[in-house]
Amino acid sequence: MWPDDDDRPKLHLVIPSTRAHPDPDTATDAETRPVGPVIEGVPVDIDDRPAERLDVPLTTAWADVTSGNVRPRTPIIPAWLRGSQRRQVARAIGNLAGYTLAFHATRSPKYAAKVAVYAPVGAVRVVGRLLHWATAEEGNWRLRQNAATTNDAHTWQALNRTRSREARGRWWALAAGVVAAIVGLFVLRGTGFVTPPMAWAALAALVLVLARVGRPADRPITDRVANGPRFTKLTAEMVRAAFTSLGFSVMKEPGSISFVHPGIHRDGPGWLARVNLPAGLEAVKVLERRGALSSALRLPVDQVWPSPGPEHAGQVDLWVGYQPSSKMGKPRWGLDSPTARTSYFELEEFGTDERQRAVCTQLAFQNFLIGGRPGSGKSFAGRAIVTIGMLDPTVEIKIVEYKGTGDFLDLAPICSTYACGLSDEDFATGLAILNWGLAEAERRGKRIKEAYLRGEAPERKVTPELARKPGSGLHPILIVIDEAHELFGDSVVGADAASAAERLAKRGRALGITLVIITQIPDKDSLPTGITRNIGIRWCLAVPDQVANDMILGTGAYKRGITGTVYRPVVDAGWGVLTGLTEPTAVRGHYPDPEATARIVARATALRGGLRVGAADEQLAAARDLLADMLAVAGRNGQHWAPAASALTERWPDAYPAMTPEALSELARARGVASVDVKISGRNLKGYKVTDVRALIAARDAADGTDGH
Ligand SMILES: Nc1ncnc2c1ncn2[C@@H]1O[C@H](COP(=O)(O)OP(=O)(O)OP(=O)(O)O)[C@@H](O)[C@H]1O
Repeated sequence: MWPDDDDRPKLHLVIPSTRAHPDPDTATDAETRPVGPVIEGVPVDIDDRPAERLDVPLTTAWADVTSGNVRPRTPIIPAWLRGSQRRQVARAIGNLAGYTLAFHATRSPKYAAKVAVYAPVGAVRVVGRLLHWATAEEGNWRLRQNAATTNDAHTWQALNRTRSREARGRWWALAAGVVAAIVGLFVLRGTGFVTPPMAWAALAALVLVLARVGRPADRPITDRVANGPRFTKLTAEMVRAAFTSLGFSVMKEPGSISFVHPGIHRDGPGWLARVNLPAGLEAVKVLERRGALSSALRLPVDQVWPSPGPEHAGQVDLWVGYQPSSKMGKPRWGLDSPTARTSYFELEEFGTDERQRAVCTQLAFQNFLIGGRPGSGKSFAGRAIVTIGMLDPTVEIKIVEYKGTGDFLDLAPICSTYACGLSDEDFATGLAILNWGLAEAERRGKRIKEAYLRGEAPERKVTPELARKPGSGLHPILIVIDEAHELFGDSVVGADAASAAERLAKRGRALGITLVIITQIPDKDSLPTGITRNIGIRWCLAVPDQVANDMILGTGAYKRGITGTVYRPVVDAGWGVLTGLTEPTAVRGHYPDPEATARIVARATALRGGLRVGAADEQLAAARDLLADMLAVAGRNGQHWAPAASALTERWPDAYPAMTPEALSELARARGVASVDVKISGRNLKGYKVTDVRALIAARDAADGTDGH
């Protein structure tokens, strides 16, 4: 998996640290900092200014009117009717009109031929319809038919008399109309009021109307000017019909839903309808029926995007694109440009929302959790995040992936550590990376303290200046664990890896260490809640149910309508709902094609001068022998667990970054050391006896065929 085995950083399994780490901070959510907003992309429609429109206050109180505070108002004259935009619009309209004229003029012979064929058909149809009308056949046809089938001759005759009376009137009206038309024509001709061009024009119009009537329904006379996609206009009737067809008993009547100001309006490349559901009906119930909505609107599913409304749990934002997202074309990614360079501390784009607006985040002070069912696009979502780190040449990257197929293999040359597979060694590597991260956090804590005293870290956090400063030892670090459930679920190192990940997620943030955890099976063993609690940005791709959704996004997310269950596996690959930004957002990560990916990786490699940031000065923990170390920190007799644990951390902080008495006794027990009462300096407490440890080392060495140290 590693391109050049000699280059591979040497990782050793370090003795795991504690599971039960008594830290008072653990109970709180460490990340509450919102990251930057969803950035608006280029406006698609020059008249389309959604942000401004949404700023229009929904209600106006008397105090607002009298206070003199001028709130944002919708402009009286639309933007496109003002200044240079007006000229632009006029030019665009003139251009379109000229093109349309030329288009139809060249096809006019074809249109004339079609009219010549369809007009006589139309004439026959018109005459036929008039005669049919005059007979009044349709008036009481059903009743007469009923009388005929029931052999009720009397009723039939009565009905037929009514019909013929009606028909007689109609025949007279028809005859009078025909006579009036003929007389009118002669009169107009006699008075000379109608000039020959007018007469020809009227005749032409008549022929066109007859041709329109005579043409088959599916054969328009003129060709379509634009072959581009037809845009769907969302109307209130469509929305009401769609919502009432969902089958909720409280939402049967069209009037049961109401539209929030400013009604259905353009929003990006589509329409937005903010709808209040009937009282008591939760938005999530509607969101779950995205397929039914698509069916009712007669639009593809990926054109219909319901999301929870911002005001209350009974509000739905229904956004309907002009086109399905699959047809909108791939959005351009700024990071795929020959000059792209990112900053760990700045907002950078990694995906787009359904309206193709850029979604940005910064890596600094953040941790990421990406979850979803197999094939939902997790690894590519993770790659989009990693790309931000790749293009900042100060960021050290460590990746370990447990799918074993090398989803990140092409990034190996820029990683200080890369491992891929499911062997014991790969699991040990995962744990070693996390423990290294913890040890690094310890070291960084001290460095930050010194920088603070020098006035270089006013908030006791890594700053961009410190991160860039050579020799500061504070360059940013990005640690990615793909298919992390394999690591956390491993019977040997799993629990320790989970505990280390939890502590790293909590401590690393302020110290320039960002953790990206990508996982598939979210249950409490494969994704301990201690980890999720400490991760601010959570991206839930397609998941099967509420339980999986809430494991990733937090309890209650599903009920608030924030759910990845609306995405279909495979079809909606890459789509997910993301929390931790200013508001929950549907996001699809950028998905560059292989050529673009190769370009980005090449650029990242060039920016780094072909070097792996951090690989040279990395000091991973040396493999240690716990039993030997326990002897080293013991007294003549033995040692109590508490002083032994702190002595281990003090003497070998990299190997035992935060050892606790409980963790040490557990680890020692796993190696056969009994926890017994030990008397030291007159105190009788639980600990281990030197004789026991020596016996175990001797037995082990004998079994290995070695003669000890
Ligand atoms: N952003 C995206 N846009 C379009 N298609 C995508 C996107 N992300 C992923 N896909 C498609 O989904 C497929 C699966 O993606 P990926 O390997 O990331 O999924 P995964 O969830 O990691 O799957 P697994 O659990 O099997 O590893 C990709 O091969 C690709 O075809």
